[in-house]
This record gives sequence, C-alpha cells and structure tokens, in this order.
Amino acid sequence: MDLFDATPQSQRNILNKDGEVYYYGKIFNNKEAIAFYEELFNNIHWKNDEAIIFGKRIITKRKVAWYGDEPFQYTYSKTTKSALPWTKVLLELKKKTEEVTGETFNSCLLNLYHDGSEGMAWHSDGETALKTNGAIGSLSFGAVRKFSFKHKSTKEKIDIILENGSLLEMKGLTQTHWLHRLPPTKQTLKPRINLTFRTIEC
Ligand SMILES: O=C(O)CCC(=O)C(=O)O
Ligand SMILES: [Fe+2]
Repeated sequence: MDLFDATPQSQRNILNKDGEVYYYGKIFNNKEAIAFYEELFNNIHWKNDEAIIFGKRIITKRKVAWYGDEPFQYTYSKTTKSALPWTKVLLELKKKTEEVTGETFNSCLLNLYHDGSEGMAWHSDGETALKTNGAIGSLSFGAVRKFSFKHKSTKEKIDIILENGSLLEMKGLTQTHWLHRLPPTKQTLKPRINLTFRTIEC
C-alpha cells in the first residue's frame, strides 16, 4: 500500500473484506496533539504491563493504564487489571472520539511506547468482556508509527501510518477475521501514546 493512501480524508474502509477499519487522519492539530501528549505522559497512572507467556510472568517495557466508567476488571494475557475512574482529559478525548465515530465507549486502555524498540505483537482485541464486534476507537499521540493488519486465513497484510493526533476506528467483524500489531522499528526514537476506547460488557 502506498503511504499516500493513508492520509486523512479517507472514511473509506481500509480493509477489503471481513471487517471495517476507518482512518480519520489527524482529528487534532499539532498544537492540540502535543498538549494532549504532554498531559497524558505526565498525568496518566502508567504501569509496566505484566503478561503470562508460555507460563512465564514477564514485565513489558511498554507501559499501560486502564480507565473506565466503573472499576471494571479486565483480563488479558492472563493478568487482571481494574479500571481507574476517568480523568477530565480522558473524558474530553472520549467525547471527541464518540463524536467523530458516532459510537459510544465505556472504557479505555492506554499504551505508552517509549521508542521504536517497543511495539505490540500480532493479536486481536477479542477478550470475552469486550462487546462482541463492538467498535474500538484508537487515538495516537507522539511519534508516527506504522500499524499493520493481517487476515487470519488468507494472511493478506495491510499497513497504515498512524499520525500524531489521529483517530483509527476498528469495527464490525475486524477482530474476528484480522490480527493487528504495532511493529517495532529502528527508526523511531521518540515515545508514542495510544488510547483505545472500548466497550466492556458486564
Ligand atoms: O498502539 C496501538 O496503536 C494499538 C494498541 C492495541 O492494539 C491494543 O491496545 O490492543
Ligand atoms: Fe489491539
């Protein structure tokens, strides 16, 4: 895919089948995006993520945080987290994400990648507590990074560039049929913050 295909205007589905992914481009200008980045970097309750992989407990370099309407318990990679109450800024970002996507969300998982050596491996966001086929709104602040989708059966790959202040939406059958990842890269030295707004069903 040509990088120029990934610029704003497109509200076209970037998947050719079995799901829907919309890239809205930069929904905040540079000044706003930098202000949100700094605010989140300094004031979110960041913690190193824990995961159990092949029975071994590992601590990731990437930091995470989890916020929501209620202290939802959220389990992934066999570890359980409890959601913190929304901050003013997170509510503002949630509202904006809801306005642009036309969806509603009750929780948010945040990731802080310190540089290009940190990423996220292939996965889909299909945890049992998540609303089935519910939309996920993903905001990016800081370093520009590549994001990739891979079809679970055809192995077809689609790449997109996530800009500072941009919004990506995944919905429909995306999580059922596609994996996604944030590939590590030697080129990025600066941090990136990602927020994924989600709907948890109790
Ligand atoms: O960092 C990103 O853009 C995506 C993170 C992600 O896929 C997740 O938190 O499930
Ligand atoms: Fe994900």
